[in-house]
Amino acid sequence: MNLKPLLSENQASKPLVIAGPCSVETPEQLDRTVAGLVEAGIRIIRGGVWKPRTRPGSFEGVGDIALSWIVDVKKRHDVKFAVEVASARHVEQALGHGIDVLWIGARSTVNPFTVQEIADSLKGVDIPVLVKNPVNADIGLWIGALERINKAGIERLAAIHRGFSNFNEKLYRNSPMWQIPIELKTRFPELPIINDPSHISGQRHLVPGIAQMALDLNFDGLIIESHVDPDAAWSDAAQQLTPGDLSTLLRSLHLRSGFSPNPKFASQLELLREKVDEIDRQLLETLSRRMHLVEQAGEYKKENNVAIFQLERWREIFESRPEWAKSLKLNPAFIREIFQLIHAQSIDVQERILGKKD
Ligand SMILES: C=C(O[C@@H]1C=C(C(=O)O)C=C[C@H]1O)C(=O)O
Repeated sequence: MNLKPLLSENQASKPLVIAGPCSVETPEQLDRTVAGLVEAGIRIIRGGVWKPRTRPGSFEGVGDIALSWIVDVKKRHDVKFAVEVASARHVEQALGHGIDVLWIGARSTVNPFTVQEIADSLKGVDIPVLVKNPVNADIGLWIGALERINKAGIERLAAIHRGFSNFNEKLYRNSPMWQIPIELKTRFPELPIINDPSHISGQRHLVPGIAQMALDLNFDGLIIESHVDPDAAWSDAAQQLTPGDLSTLLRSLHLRSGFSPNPKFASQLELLREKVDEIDRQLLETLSRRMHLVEQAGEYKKENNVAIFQLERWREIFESRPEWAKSLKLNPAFIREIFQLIHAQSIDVQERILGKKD
C-alpha cells in the first residue's frame, strides 16, 4: 500500500484521539458535546449521521440534516469532523459539507461491492479515510477493503479496530481478538491502527481497560464515543462517556513508546531475548521428540490395523495437561488450546503413515 501520514504534523498527536457522539441527534446535543470535548483537549470529533443498525426500527441517524449542524459546530469550535460513509451518495454529501475525515463501518467493510462503490466515489479526492475491521474475524476482508480504498488514490489511510462479533462472547460487545490487529500491523507496519474501545466494550466501565491495552500494544490512536448526556443517547447509550469522564480517562492512561532512550534497557531486553531464544529451541526439540514417538505409535497402529484416534487416551491428555499446567502457574485454557493443536498435528502425521502404501 502507498501510505502518507494520516494528518499533518500539527494536527497529529500520539496517541491520536478522536471522540464524539455515536449519533448526531440535535444541534444542541452536538454543540454541548463538542464544547465539552474541546475542553477535554479533543480536536477531531466523530459523529454518526447515517447509522447502520442491525434491526429495523432502531434509530438510523438523523441523516443529511445533521451535516449543516456539523458545518456550524466546526466553525464555532474550530474542530475537524469525522463521519461514517456507506455509499457514494454519503461520500458526496460529506465532501460537499466540508467533512474532514471519513470512516467505513464494520458492516460495509464486509461487502466488497460497497467498499468498491465508496472507493470509486473517492477517486481524485485527498481526505483521510479510516477503515473499521469487518464484523467477522476475517483479516483478508479488512486488508481487501484497505487496498480498494488505497487503490482509489487515498494515501492518508488508517485502520480502526472495533472488535469482532462473536456468538459466545460474554464480557464484551465485540471480542477484541488482539491477534488480528497485531497481524495487520505486522503485515503493514506503516498503517496506523486506531482502537475503538467503545464498540469493543459495549459498557462504559470497560472502556478504560480496553483503551489501556491498546496503548500497551502501541496502537496509534483511540476513537471513543462521548455524549453530553450518555444515558439519554438515542443510540449506544450504555457505552458512551461524558466529555468530563473522557477527560479523566485520558489523563489516567499510561502512554507507552516503542522504545526506551535508556541504553541499559536495550541490553537488558537483549539478554532476556537470548534466553527466550534458547528456551524456544528446547521447546521445538521437545516437540520434535514427541512427534517422533507419535510416528512410532502410527507405525505400530498400521501393523496392527488400529484406528488413529484414541478417544480414551486423548481424553486423559486433554484433562491432565491443563491440571499439570496449573501447578506450573500456566493458564489451563492456553494449554488446552496448545494440546488441541498438537493432537491435530499428531492425527495428520499418523494419517500420512496409515495412508502410505507399502
Ligand atoms: C499418539 C497417539 O495417537 C493419537 C494422538 C495422541 C497424541 O497426540 O497424544 C493421542 C491419542 C490419539 O488420538 C496415541 O494413540 O497414543
